[in-house]
Amino acid sequence: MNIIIDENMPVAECLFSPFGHLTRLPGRQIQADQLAEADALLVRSVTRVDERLLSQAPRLKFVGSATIGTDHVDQALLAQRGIAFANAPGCNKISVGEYVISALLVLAERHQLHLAGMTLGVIGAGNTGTAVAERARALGMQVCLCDPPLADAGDPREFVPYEVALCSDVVSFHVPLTHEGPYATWHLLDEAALAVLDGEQILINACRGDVWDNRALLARQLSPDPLRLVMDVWEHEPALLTELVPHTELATPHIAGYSLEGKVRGTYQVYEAFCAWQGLAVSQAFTPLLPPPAFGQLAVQQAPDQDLLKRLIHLVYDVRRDDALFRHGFAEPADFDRLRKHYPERREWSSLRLTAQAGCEQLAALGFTLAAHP
Ligand SMILES: NC(=O)c1ccc[n+]([C@@H]2O[C@H](COP(=O)([O-])OP(=O)(O)OC[C@H]3O[C@@H](n4cnc5c(N)ncnc54)[C@H](O)[C@@H]3O)[C@@H](O)[C@H]2O)c1
Ligand SMILES: O=C(O)[C@H](O)[C@H](O)COP(=O)(O)O
Repeated sequence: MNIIIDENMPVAECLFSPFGHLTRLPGRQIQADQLAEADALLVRSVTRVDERLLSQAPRLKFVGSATIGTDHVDQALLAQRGIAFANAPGCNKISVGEYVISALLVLAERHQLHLAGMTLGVIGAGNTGTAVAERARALGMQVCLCDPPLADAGDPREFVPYEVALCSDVVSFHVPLTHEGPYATWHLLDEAALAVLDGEQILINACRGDVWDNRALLARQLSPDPLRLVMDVWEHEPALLTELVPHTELATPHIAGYSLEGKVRGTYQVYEAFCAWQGLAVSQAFTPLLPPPAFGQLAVQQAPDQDLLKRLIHLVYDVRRDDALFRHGFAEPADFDRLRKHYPERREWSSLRLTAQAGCEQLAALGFTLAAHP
């Protein structure tokens, strides 16, 4: 079997080499003629899987994407051609949750905000939105969820309309990019939505760039009442509207989901789907694919306040590292992909083992690994 794999999929050799011959290619540059002999294609979000790419792929029978998002894949076309498809739902939801909380702690410090009691509107209450909501609640934030598709489908959680969620102190977007239908999300944050926001509000986009109208946003940022923006994703990546970057509080190159655990989980979920498609049992375990965490064990002596939480969280991952790398390293579109390809290793909070006494349950709710105090 010939398997074409995006070169940025960790642990792919180990998981897929037993199935056949692997060819690793830069995802954004995979060409139709390179699929002439391919039986399976494993991609990330930068490969557009469409009519053009599949025009010379007579043998192709399986496409996997090691991502949550699927807007780069023409799934109707795959179904029509009898090509199986799998993505990796939820694979990097913890990573996105941790990115958003790190960003909030940075902005809280910068603007002297106390997060407990502040309101957070989560737009899209699926895997990543829920991961953000759970962590924000653990910090004492008042969370409201906006998800009309789930509300209409009878999800028992309480939901608010978009207009209500937009009034929150922080509004964080976690929707898929869709262009059609009653719930289309393209330019969900447009000029009209921007007009109701005030300059004290924090807006976070860690879903897809095109969900925000970046030109309208730039106009707002150049006005006397700019917003506090955290942007991980951008319209037209990698050729983004560079003028917007200096008008953000935090700017990163689409790496919110790039924890090592999140990326390895993405490859692993595609491997599981591939095994199922082949009618084979999964023979490799997930945990041994990860290196041991570089952290020792820390003792927490008291119930943590916002400052101690920030220090613990930023010991493992501080979004300012990625913001600095982006601001200094991004000048042209090729830099966007280079920064993503050479992303420094980042672990999830669970990799920091804490011993804590009673009263520190919040740490477990945030996702740290807790052992009882000796
Ligand atoms: N920046 C990153 O690194 C990163 C990482 C993971 C995912 N993502 C993006 O985030 C998106 C969401 O991820 P997820 O795991 O939460 O997906 P998910 O499918 O679990 O949840 C998405 C939710 O959005 C809701 N939704 C759809 N249209 C909506 C609308 N108009 N208004 C409000 N809610 C709406 C859906 O009902 C669903 O519950 C992905 O599709 C992907 O594009 C980005
Ligand atoms: O949809 C996802 O899972 C994320 O956006 C993912 O982190 C994107 O990373 P990429 O596939 O572009 O490397």
